[in-house]
Amino acid sequence: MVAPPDNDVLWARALHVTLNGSPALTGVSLGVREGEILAVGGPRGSGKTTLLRCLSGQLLAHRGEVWFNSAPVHTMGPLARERLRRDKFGWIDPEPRLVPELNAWENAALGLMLRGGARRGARTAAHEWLERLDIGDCARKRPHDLTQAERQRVCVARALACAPSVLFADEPTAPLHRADRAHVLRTLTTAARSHGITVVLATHDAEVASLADRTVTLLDGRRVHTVHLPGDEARTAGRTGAASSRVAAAPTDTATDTATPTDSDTEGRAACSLSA
Ligand SMILES: Nc1ncnc2c1ncn2[C@@H]1O[C@H](COP(=O)(O)OP(=O)(O)OP(=O)(O)O)[C@@H](O)[C@H]1O
Repeated sequence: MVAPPDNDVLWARALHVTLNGSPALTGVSLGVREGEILAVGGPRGSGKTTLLRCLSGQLLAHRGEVWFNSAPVHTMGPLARERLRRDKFGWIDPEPRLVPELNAWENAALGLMLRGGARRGARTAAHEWLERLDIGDCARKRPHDLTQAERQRVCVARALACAPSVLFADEPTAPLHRADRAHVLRTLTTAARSHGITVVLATHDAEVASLADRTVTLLDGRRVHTVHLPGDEARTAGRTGAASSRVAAAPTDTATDTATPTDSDTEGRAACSLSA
């Protein structure tokens, strides 16, 4: 077992995952630097969620390694991974998941209280984040009295209130409409940068990915470089959506167990045109 590079807060090597007999990840390697906002792009079913679940210790890869700050997550038992997730990681789902019996501020404070934080401090932090996300006046409402967009903002507040080392956000703005999306994303990225939170953000939305420092792209469970075919821009001018966007994809690693993540991700912003 080779220890990961020092400057990577998260490091994955040659991850292989099979779900119900189908390959979901086939040899994905990557490193995430401290404080970085990394977008994981790719079309639907390309393995983004599976990768985030592996990196966050929710799912053990069948082969491969995941390291967090030089600790081997892939060899940890379920309890140690649970503790790691509770104390160090935050998670935002595409669909808001709240406890229906708790009101908005109690839901937003939940992560802090589960970590053993005092109720008063957790309540203050929860209210602050709800205010920042423009839903301070919803603090006493229960989830069923909130709109879907408000519920998702509560989830974002809950994740940020914990000031996690790494925040995993799986299509966090999926339930939001355009104006909401921009505001929530701005709050999320600004908070991450000012609090030094590393963010791993799964998205197939170019606009979302453009806020990241770097994008890695998956296709059929593998990391790929995307290459725009000559003339694509002219062909796609005036058209929108996946149907109008063409990419040629080339694997970035060989899916062998010796694959090593590098910082030479060249896909960058170019990958942003890949959409579902
Ligand atoms: N629980 C499951 N059982 C079987 N196959 C699954 C399961 N979850 C995901 N898969 C399959 O694994 C592959 C990767 O899925 P994953 O959800 O990670 O992709 P994704 O890029 O996050 O897609 P989306 O953008 O739709 O969320 C897909 O082929 C998917 O059908």
